[in-house]
Amino acid sequence: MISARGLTRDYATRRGVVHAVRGVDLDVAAGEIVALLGPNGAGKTTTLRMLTTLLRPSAGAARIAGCDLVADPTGVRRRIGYVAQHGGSAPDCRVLEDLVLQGRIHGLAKAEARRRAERLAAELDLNGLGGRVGKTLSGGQRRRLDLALGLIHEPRLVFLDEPTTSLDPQSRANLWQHIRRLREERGITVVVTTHYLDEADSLADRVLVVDRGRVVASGSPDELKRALGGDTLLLGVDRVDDAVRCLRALPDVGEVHAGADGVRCRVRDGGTALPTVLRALDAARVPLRSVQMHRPTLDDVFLDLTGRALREAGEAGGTAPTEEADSVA
Ligand SMILES: Nc1ncnc2c1ncn2[C@@H]1O[C@H](COP(=O)(O)OP(=O)(O)OP(=O)(O)O)[C@@H](O)[C@H]1O
Repeated sequence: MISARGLTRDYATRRGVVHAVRGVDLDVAAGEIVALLGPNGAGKTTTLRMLTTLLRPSAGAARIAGCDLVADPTGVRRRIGYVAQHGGSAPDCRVLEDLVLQGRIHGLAKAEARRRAERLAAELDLNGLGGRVGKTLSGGQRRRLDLALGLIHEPRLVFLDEPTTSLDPQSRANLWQHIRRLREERGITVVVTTHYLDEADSLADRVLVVDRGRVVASGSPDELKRALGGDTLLLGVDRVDDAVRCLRALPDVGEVHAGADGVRCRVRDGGTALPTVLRALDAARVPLRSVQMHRPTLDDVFLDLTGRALREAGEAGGTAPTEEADSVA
């Protein structure tokens, strides 16, 4: 459904060139749900905007749903759906009218647009809300309407840019369920960007970990975690530097990382390593507030690949867009 090679995008700013995306290769099969996971500024939105023809690549090539991205952008646009980060619903338009209008924009006859609008409203739990204006909907309802708007022309491939940002946990889980159901019932392919680990973990068949404009790993959430092996110990300590020094001196302790929530380290087997770790911290007179042991998460995967925790990476991974830029072709 997608085959992209060497996708690159540079932005020229007054302070120099920002290399937002640096040669991304991407293959997505029909019916897959693929997540681009990375911190703010990693290049996810820029990649998505290139794949949806909204931004011309500085270099690289792609075939999307059978059409060439650069030579046939209209063909690509006809075959895909795109739900932007802040959605596309009109605040003052009634839900059903908004959907019908979107259908008409895609060239559907009025009756067909209405039929599809009603079907999508039913599928996405918007029944009974057809007469309400967009701005009176809850966050979750609005995101479902945004999704419906992106699907009215029945694309086989849909791109969702951070679909659950600013939703509460329940509404997020609800939207994931809807996305999974749409894939099962309609067989659509979904590409989603997110900086939420749990979103990538529970929604995606395959995760592409993106950092500083590059794909640094790709696999199913389980594959990525399994590749890491071993367990993670999370030690709540105040004397972080002493704890890091002490742990780094232990032969069975791998990667040690000081984070906001304490010190994190990787060990082959948590049960075996824990007594040794506790004894060593005690001998070094480092008081311990808490200990947690867990199987690797996608955050551990990101940490292992980049040396930074995803939650802490944020804009450190890129330059904040302080000004609109011209493209560097
Ligand atoms: N119009 C622009 N002008 C200059 N730099 C830009 C522009 N748009 C994005 N960038 C820069 O390109 C890099 C990638 O940004 P992008 O928005 O693609 O990241 P992202 O992973 O989607 O982040 P977020 O999760 O915050 O949306 C960042 O360093 C960003 O500051």
